[in-house]
Amino acid sequence: MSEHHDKGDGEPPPGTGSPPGPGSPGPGSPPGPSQDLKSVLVTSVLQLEEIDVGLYRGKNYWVPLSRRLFGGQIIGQALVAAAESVAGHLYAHSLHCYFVRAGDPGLPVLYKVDRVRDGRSFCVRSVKAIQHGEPILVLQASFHMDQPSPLQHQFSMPAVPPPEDLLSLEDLIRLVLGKPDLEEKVKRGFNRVLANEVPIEVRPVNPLQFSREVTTEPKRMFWVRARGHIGEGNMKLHGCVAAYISDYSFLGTTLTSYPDIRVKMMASLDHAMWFHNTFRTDEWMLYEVESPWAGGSRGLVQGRLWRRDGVLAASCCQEGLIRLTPSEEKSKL
Ligand SMILES: CCC(=O)SCCNC(=O)CCNC(=O)[C@H](O)C(C)(C)COP(=O)(O)OP(=O)(O)OC[C@H]1O[C@@H](n2cnc3c(N)ncnc32)[C@H](O)[C@@H]1OP(=O)(O)O
Repeated sequence: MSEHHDKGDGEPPPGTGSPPGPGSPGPGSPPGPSQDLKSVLVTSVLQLEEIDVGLYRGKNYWVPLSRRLFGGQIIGQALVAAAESVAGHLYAHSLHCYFVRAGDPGLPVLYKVDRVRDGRSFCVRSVKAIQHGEPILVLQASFHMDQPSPLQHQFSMPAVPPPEDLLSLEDLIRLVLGKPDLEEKVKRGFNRVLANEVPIEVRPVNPLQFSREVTTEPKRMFWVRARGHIGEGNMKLHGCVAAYISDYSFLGTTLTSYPDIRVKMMASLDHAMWFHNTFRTDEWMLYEVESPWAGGSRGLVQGRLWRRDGVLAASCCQEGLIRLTPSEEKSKL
């Protein structure tokens, strides 16, 4: 069985889950009451307080088990800050960032925006996220006006079961917790995940891969959407929510082909994202993730966020630090 470790990218600890049996909760069930409420991502996480010109303060919300701030939260908030000074007809088409220090969940994050350039059809902003007087993230975002062109193509979305036929991560964890022979340590980890509700919903296409009961090539897919209502129309906001979502369960894809490793430290080093089409982050999107390479204590992941109707909404790429506990240390435990 895989080791119990905290990968810090929002995933539950690996456990001893098994596929849902007959009568399992979840698929096809009506949305819970939280689906009718406004998304906390919009009412809180991505609501920044303007404290001076080009200077904003963001609140911390969900914190992964790693106890460092979730990278997606910092990227999402930085993109909100960048977009504040951008004309309404320009939309983020790409962002590039480095995570240079771990974020402290005990402090709010300050975002300092530099207006790098304003052109006729593009403009660029640079954002520094600051805690304890030091940068924790540096981000550049570029915004572009809608410019139609006959040059247009995209890959096809993979064929997968619809989200209504799949169990949520929480349902899968509850099924695992129902097992009598579960290790105490694994149980504690799963209960901590359930107690700290992440503001997005996830339905893995292959549940066994998520619970790390099978090893597969480093590729995986899951349906994802923001919890609660956001509504149509505000693409600037949906872009920031997508930036938040894009870092969830992303780097962990580097581990799917290793049956027995123990992760000592795992953190995203950089993140890039390209926005291709309009989308709604409060509606199901398919996140298709693959890791083409790992080596030298780092791993690379690439992702595609698909709209349910098969339109490619966004592409993402990230390199992360992955330090493993040497196997001699592991065998002493
Ligand atoms: C995955 C999803 C996520 O959201 S992760 C959250 C977003 N990303 C982040 O928070 C990453 C932020 N960036 C960072 O924390 C830094 O840039 C990192 C990646 C740690 C920089 O690494 P590094 O230059 O090694 O930092 P450092 O010298 O301060 O050491 C940090 C801890 O690592 C250790 N370390 C250092 N070098 C090695 C090495 N070669 N082999 C083994 N361990 C090493 C240091 O001793 C230090 O450990 P400790 O923290 O003192 O226990």
